[in-house]
Amino acid sequence: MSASASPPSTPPPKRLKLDESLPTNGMILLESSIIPVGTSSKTIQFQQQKKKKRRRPLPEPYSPADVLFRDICDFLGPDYCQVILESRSEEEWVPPSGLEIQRILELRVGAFTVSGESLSLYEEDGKKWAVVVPFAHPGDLIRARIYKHDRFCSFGGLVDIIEYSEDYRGGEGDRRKYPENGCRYFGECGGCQLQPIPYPLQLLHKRRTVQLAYQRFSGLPFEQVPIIRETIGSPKQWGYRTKITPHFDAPPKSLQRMNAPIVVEEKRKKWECRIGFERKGRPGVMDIEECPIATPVLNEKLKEERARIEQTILTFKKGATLLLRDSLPPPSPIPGIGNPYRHITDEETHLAVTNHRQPVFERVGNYLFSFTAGSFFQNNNSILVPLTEHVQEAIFPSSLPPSDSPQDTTATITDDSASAPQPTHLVDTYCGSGLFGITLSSRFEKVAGVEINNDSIVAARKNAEMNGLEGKTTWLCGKAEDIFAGLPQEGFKGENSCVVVDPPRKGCDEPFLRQLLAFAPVTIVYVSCNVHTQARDVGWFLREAEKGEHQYVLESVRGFDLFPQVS
Ligand SMILES: C[S@@+](CC[C@H](N)C(=O)[O-])C[C@H]1O[C@@H](n2cnc3c(N)ncnc32)[C@H](O)[C@@H]1O
Repeated sequence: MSASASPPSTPPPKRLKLDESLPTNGMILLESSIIPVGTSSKTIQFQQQKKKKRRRPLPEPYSPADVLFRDICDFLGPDYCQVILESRSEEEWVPPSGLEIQRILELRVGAFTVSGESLSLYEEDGKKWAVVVPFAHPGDLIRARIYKHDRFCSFGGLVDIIEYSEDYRGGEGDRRKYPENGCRYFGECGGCQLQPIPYPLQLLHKRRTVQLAYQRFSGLPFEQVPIIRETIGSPKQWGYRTKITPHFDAPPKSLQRMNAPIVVEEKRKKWECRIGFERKGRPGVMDIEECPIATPVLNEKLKEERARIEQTILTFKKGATLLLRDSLPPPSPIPGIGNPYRHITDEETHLAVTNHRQPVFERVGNYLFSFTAGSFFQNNNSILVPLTEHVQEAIFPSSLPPSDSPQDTTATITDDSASAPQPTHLVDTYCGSGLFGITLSSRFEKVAGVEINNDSIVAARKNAEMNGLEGKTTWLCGKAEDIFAGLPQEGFKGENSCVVVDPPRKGCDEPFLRQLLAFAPVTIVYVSCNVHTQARDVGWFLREAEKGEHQYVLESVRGFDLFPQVS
């Protein structure tokens, strides 16, 4: 399949107006409407209406389903898929006859998807089809039960693994047999699909994800994308997650009406109160007593919360989600203006906070942060110092060669002119409670942060005060898209500024990217928890910049593994 011949591959995203920049990625996704020759116009109309009803929704661009579709096309062969898609025969929706629902079949796994599922090839009368099965790896011989069909693929549940591929697991065999190496819920819980894979291979998998994202979604020519650097591993690979949100369903109405305790006990036996996470491939909550990627204090608190909910479950009319957040104890006195935080010891006790409005305290290097438990903060504290140091290094490269020692992805884009000066001002867009603005502040004369959530802005201001930075920082509540107009009055100009961009998963809006272009900062560091939308935005930005007076180069791209065991 050649990339050059293809029109935009998927319908334009509703929110973004970046349609002209959607990469072609060498794939054509067509919705088919075949009209048989010789039918009357009335019949045609009727059939078109019928057809419309049968149309299957295409995945939202850059969504996990879109990424999976691209994985499947790569696996079956892009040319093979393109021929079928161009034929408008809708063959891509018709599974081979041998793949009936509920059929159990034996498969040799051929590939691994970005989202951590196995792909096996099923061939029948020259037709190629993919079978997607979780919890298995390339080289494994598996048995799977088919439960659903989709475009070019069917989904199956794993029945068992007949032969394990030692290669993919780095010679560690079936790690599920050794619970001390992982989680007792693996194989059922919807999280942590990567855990049977040794950590160095997980990092390779994540690096490949970044490579594929830039190939598929940036629309940039090969030579404009630097070699994707090694993914930086998390110092903690278990017990790192500082926030978990287990949930539970409400009891059936018949039980809610019960108020005689003995009868309730009788009835309750028929209904189990489950508190936990989603099951893989099946509806309903899975009961989880502990989550080994969560910090120890959260697992302790989970026991207490479980007991509390089990006692009171009949009072719940609706299901609910619990919040458990790891925190340092509130310092006494709370640091502030005239009394800034000074980091003294790494010996820290932790506690768990469950109230959304309660303040949480977290330390990143020598800085202390506080924010309400329900608001955004990165979920893996152990990697935040390496991540923020990397962002600093990307803005002020040292003379040392870049270290390739041991996922958020950071992409550094710099003004291509040789005379570009070192920035003295930092604009932290999508700043949350000020993580980048505060941890990088020592290298700048002035820092401005902007954020849409007022709670986070209040927290960012307090955090600046706690760390003695109130004099050099400005925190603005508003849309990142509106920030640049107000900056020149504060002394922020493109030629003295660096911009950190850290948007939510959906990426940046076009108005934001246009203002960023017009502001023309010396350096941009784009941190993202969704490399697919990051690649799209970076590609769009570089192409647009080429048309103007400020040319930019994409200097480096690298992943940080914020979620070990998770794909
Ligand atoms: C991935 S978080 C990053 C937060 C912060 N940089 C950090 O690392 O803690 C994205 C943040 O963008 C904010 N946000 C979402 N849409 C926004 C918009 N249009 N303008 C400004 N901020 C926005 C969210 O409230 C959230 O705090």
